[in-house]
Amino acid sequence: MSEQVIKVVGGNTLRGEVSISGAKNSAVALIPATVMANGVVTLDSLPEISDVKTLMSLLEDLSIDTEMIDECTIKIDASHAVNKQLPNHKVQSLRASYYMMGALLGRFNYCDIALPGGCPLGPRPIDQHIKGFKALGAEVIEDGESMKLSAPNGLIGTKIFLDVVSVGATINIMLAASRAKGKTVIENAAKEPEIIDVATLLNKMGAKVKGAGTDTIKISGVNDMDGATHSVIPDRIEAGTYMCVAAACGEEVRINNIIPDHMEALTMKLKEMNVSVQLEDDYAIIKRPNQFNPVHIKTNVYPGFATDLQQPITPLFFLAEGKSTITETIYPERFRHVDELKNMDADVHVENGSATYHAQQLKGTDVYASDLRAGACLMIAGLIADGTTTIHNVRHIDRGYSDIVSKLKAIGANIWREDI
Ligand SMILES: CC(=O)N[C@H]1[C@@H](OP(=O)(O)OP(=O)(O)OC[C@H]2O[C@@H](n3ccc(=O)[nH]c3=O)[C@H](O)[C@@H]2O)O[C@H](CO)[C@@H](O)[C@@H]1O
Ligand SMILES: C=C(OP(=O)(O)O)C(=O)O
Repeated sequence: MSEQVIKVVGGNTLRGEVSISGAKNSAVALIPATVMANGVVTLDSLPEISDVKTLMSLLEDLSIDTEMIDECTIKIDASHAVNKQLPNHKVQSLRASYYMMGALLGRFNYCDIALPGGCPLGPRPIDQHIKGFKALGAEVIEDGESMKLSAPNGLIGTKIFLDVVSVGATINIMLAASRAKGKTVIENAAKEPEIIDVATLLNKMGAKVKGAGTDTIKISGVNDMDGATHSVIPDRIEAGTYMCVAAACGEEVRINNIIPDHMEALTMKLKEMNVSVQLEDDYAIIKRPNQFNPVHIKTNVYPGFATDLQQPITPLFFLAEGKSTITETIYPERFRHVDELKNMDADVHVENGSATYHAQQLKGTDVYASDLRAGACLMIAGLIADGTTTIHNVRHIDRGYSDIVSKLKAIGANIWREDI
């Protein structure tokens, strides 16, 4: 059976413009949120990624009407939605299928669904989601592979203090609580921009959510929700990935459709590395420096340095004389890309959730993407390596990057897809 790979020949200097798509981690929550609307929800600026396609297909499994207006705009009408058990293979092919739990529980007071998949980053429990659903009055039956959530008398608003700051748990509880009786308060909520985006759509649909983007979110439940129109915010992780690409090999690359405030933690680290970063209203211009400084980074919850950029920034460390380090505080095992980088001759040492890097000329070879951002890291490594890098398992990359090969080609990268 043939396999599609991405091949990249290193050494080109990149120049030109890249436009950032809508945020994966917003889109994958906004689509499940539409399940709760009795009316047409139009979402535009959606990224063209396989996670979005899978979620659209899950909506169709619930007899929800969907209509593609163009590649990035979809009309969804869940007025006649039918609650069913969703196909396991689809649910397990992405992380964000867990948002069907909050949405179906909110709409139907019942959900029977497999546990989610997503990037293998080490343990990814969903105990805080379950704690939230139980606090809202749902009975939860788990068998290790799937979950049955039911609240025959409806959900009741309450106060929930998250033990761990979790993006998924915050959004899932927000979804379910939008349809609960009375008021829910989520304390120690995550503050990522995608949470604000989801709250904005919920409010347009008639919900009453306040405080998204702070660590206390208050939700007054409503009986019914209506249609709405919403544009997905730009993807700060895709933007960050192209900022790393441009820092590695950009003579001058302009990155359009960004929200500069979302890029602060990365921008500060790139500047520390001596990369030229000019942030304007909704774009950035990045230039590679003649000499990179080494840097020390710790991933953290927003507004800290995003774990999803830990892998994409890594190739820059091979260009900096001296020792760079990165410590993962969110997913201490998120280092599966390192063995692949070692196959490219990288000088790396990983211990106790931290990796240490030294300057090294990378060499192109066959490498395997273990997850989405590992794929982005290997692609950037390929852009600065000697010779050709062949990246396998591109399905991971296609889960989250719209048109990445065309976007890189347009700024001068020697990169293409090939069936082998
Ligand atoms: C679809 C989506 O939006 N994915 C993002 C989301 O994943 P996801 O929502 O899965 O990540 P969380 O924010 O929930 O996880 C943060 C930390 O909390 C822990 N945890 C989480 C939930 C829980 O019930 N119990 C628990 O212990 C996790 O193991 C992890 O250590 O946020 C991550 C952290 O920014 C990003 O890497 C992912 O890209
Ligand atoms: C970890 C990620 O995605 P997911 O949570 O969807 O697996 C990511 O986007 O880097």
